[in-house]
Amino acid sequence: MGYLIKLVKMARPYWKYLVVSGISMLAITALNLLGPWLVRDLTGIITNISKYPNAKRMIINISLILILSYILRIVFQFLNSYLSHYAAWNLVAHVRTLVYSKLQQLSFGYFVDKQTGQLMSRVVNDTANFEVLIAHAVPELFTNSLIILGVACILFIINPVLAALSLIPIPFLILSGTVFAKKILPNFREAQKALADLNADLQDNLSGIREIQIFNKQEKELLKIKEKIYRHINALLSALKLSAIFHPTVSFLSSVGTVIVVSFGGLMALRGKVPVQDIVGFILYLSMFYQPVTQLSQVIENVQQALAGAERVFEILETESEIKEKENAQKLKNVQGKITFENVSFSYNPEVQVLKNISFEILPGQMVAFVGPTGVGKTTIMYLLNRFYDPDSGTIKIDDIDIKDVTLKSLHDNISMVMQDVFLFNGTVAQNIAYGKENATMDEIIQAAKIACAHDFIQNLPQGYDTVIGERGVKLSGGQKQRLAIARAVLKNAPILILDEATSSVDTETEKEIQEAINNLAGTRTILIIAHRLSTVKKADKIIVLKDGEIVEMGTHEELFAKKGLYYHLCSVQLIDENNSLIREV
Ligand SMILES: Nc1ncnc2c1ncn2[C@@H]1O[C@H](COP(=O)(O)OP(=O)(O)OP(=O)(O)O)[C@@H](O)[C@H]1O
Repeated sequence: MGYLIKLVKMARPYWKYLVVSGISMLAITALNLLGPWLVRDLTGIITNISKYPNAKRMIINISLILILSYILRIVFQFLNSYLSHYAAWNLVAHVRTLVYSKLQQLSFGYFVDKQTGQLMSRVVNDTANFEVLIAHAVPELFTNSLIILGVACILFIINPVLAALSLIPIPFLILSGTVFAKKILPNFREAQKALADLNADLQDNLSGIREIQIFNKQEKELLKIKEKIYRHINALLSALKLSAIFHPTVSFLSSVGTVIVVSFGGLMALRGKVPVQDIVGFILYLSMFYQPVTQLSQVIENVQQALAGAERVFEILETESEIKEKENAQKLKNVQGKITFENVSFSYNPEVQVLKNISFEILPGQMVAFVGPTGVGKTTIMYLLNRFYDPDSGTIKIDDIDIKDVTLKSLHDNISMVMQDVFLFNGTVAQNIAYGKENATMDEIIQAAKIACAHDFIQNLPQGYDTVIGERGVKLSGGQKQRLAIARAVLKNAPILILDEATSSVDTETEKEIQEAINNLAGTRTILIIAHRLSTVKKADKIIVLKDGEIVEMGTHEELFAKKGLYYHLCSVQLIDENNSLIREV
């Protein structure tokens, strides 16, 4: 119920449309009730024409009123249908925007155990339930109740005995409606769920189509997808089977009501107890009576369904981000690029501590490399600097300001990061580089590409900077993707640049070039490099060596090499000597 109130509050901007739509709905109901009454009157005149001296005039008048009522009904139906849909879809659009915007604000930790498909379904499908609620379920609940009440009153006014008789099928209709809502609708929903599963699996498989081919898993995957396809179809068919039984049953029960009225009414008419016009009126009203009774339980089910969707949507909207900005957070301005970690410890989950008491200081403009065995926590340090996660203890400062005291936007404005697994958007090369800076000029884009050693290969692409690179940059090689990502980060021109394995996919020649470009950037900004290939970090002002989540060595290449500790060991494994040349040929 709480969600319904929240939803009503959200729909407030559209109340004018909903009120006009509601009034139109009342008018439609009244006109629907008027029609049979007029036909009944018309029948009364025709069957007793001798009683009405001005019968012709009356027939014409009634016919005109009937036509007018039908025309008015069209107008009100348009207003009701369009305005309720207008309000409902606008509300859906508003909520979808809110949910997406909220998702963008949630921290990294939130997404770790969520499937993309699940979240997409919340943004798109669950919100679509609101349209059903506002444009269909609530209006139908309202109109159906009104019609049932109105028709019942009219039937009892026309003839209480016949009215009482026509109520006989009602318990059976309510029963079958309830069965429909309880048994058939869940089946349809099961089919919908199966379709969502099929979509999620298809999305996964199509993204991994190369892996399927490489590992020759076509048959296995085909079976899996086929099973999902048939699960959906079978769920749909069993729902349709029940539905195919239900609808004729409802028509039969409604016809029974009509038969009761016709037979009993006929007998009563023979005895002169009921005029023919009342029988006609009865039959017309009955057709309006039984349908809403049957629909009522379906409508209630729809409302419940929409509320379940609302619950899932509000769950996201009300999720508190683990990373909270302080109320009086200041903007991080004029950053020089000093970075300080003071006794920082961190764990993703309580069982494993990833970083233990990490402390270091990086001066503005320094180039610092983080090295160490895989999984030691290098990337995690960069995540903490970006405040994607908060440390369990310790403080991280930029220019001596605790990053918890600054706005997240200004923090991210001052850090440029090339991640390990590069993500590029489906667009042109130029658009992808320009992602680093709004309104970047073509000259700036080309300049950034040149720094990242990407200009030459871009020029050789079929449409140069206008080449569309495909989903996730599928049309580019690993090294090309990395260089675009570097260009994007360079264009952002932030005072702190992080390169996490940014040159792992390029050949040694290109790596040298990129290295030179990075060296050229050195001094103009603080640069943090994570690299497994130690030849790339030799020029760093400081090398921080990590092991088991702790800093074990810190110094320049020469200092650490001379120390003959872990760094020396890592270098010798990679056959690098203190002058950064191979110790021996392999
Ligand atoms: N979201 C997460 N949830 C739980 N554990 C995580 C998560 N991300 C990383 N880890 C774990 O934290 C540890 C440190 O990971 P991190 O990516 O920082 O290492 P790394 O030194 O950058 O490794 P590599 O050199 O292989 O990139 C690893 O053991 C990893 O399994």
